[in-house]
Amino acid sequence: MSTSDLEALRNKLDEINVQILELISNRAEIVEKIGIEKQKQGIPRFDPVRESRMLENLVQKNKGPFDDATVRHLFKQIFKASLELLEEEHKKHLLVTRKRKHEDTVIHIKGVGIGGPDKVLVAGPCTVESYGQMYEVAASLKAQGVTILRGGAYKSRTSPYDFQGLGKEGLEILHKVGGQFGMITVSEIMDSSELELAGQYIDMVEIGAKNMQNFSLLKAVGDSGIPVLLKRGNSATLEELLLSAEYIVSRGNAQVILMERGIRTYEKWTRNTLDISAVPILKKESHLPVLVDLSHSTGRKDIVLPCAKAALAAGADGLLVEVHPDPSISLSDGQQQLDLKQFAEFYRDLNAFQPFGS
Ligand SMILES: C=C(O[C@@H]1C=C(C(=O)O)C=C[C@H]1O)C(=O)O
Repeated sequence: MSTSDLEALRNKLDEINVQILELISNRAEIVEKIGIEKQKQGIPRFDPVRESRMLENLVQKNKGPFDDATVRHLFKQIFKASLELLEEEHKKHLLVTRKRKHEDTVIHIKGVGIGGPDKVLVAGPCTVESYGQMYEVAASLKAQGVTILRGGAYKSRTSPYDFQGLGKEGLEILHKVGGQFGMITVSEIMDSSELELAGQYIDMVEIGAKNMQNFSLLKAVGDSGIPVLLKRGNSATLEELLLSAEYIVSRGNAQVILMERGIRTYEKWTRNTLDISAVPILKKESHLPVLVDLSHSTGRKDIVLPCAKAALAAGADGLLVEVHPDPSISLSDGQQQLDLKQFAEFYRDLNAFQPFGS
């Protein structure tokens, strides 16, 4: 074969390359149209049966020189690329992603911006136990500049025999004490039936880890427009967390704050495993504020400061930490709650590391 023969063959190959590129690009445009139609009909994007049938059809028509396994492999790469296109398209449409809204969402409540330049701290006891208890905690927190007070009125307890919370009375106490100290109040709700009542007493609701995929609750909170702290489920992927947030935002409520609160792993020395990598990933993927729950993730008092520093260094917009006047007699989660002295030391050292806005 002469050099000119080789050149001619290569030119032919270049032409075929371009033809293949045009064909797979046209194919991709059809896949995108299928993807949009599937989204409208609520059909899953990935269809392994369909892909398997196409591969069988292709190998039946395979005349070589590639063997069937190679033909399957080549087309599986095309299917994989097509699916990634659909996934990217899908993400592009999610209201919670930066593909839809690049700039950070800042949620303003009573003059406090969550998700803005100032870091925020949500603090308070696991459970509202009494007016005196809440007053003592709020007084101490407010004196140190903390402005977001939390306390559980409805408790999502693993055992039905554990304290379930004061319910409406707990909301009333939180509302009263929050008002006395001019603090933003937040408390978990377990069911959409509690939402209207909560809206009368508190500034923000919390959807706990166990309810992250309680879709009827998510929809109700979406319809309500109330600011919401959405906690990651302890076995939830970050994508599932964002899709749960999408339930809320897609119903018109953009005031959603994401919370990393630890995930269930095999580790025994912490209550859950604080997934620090969740913070930069969520900040990259979504414009929503991201907070980190130091208490439910670690389940300990002695490591909240280094974990807080790690969370802030990873880009968290704020933190949650549980504080109780006397954790040894608390009705729930005593082992993880800081007492007032421990909190003061924690907050002093934390501010030395990163000044807190509230
Ligand atoms: C295009 C579709 O969606 C996906 C992409 C496919 C492809 O690239 O051929 C095939 C099946 C699905 O996984 C479809 O369902 O036809």
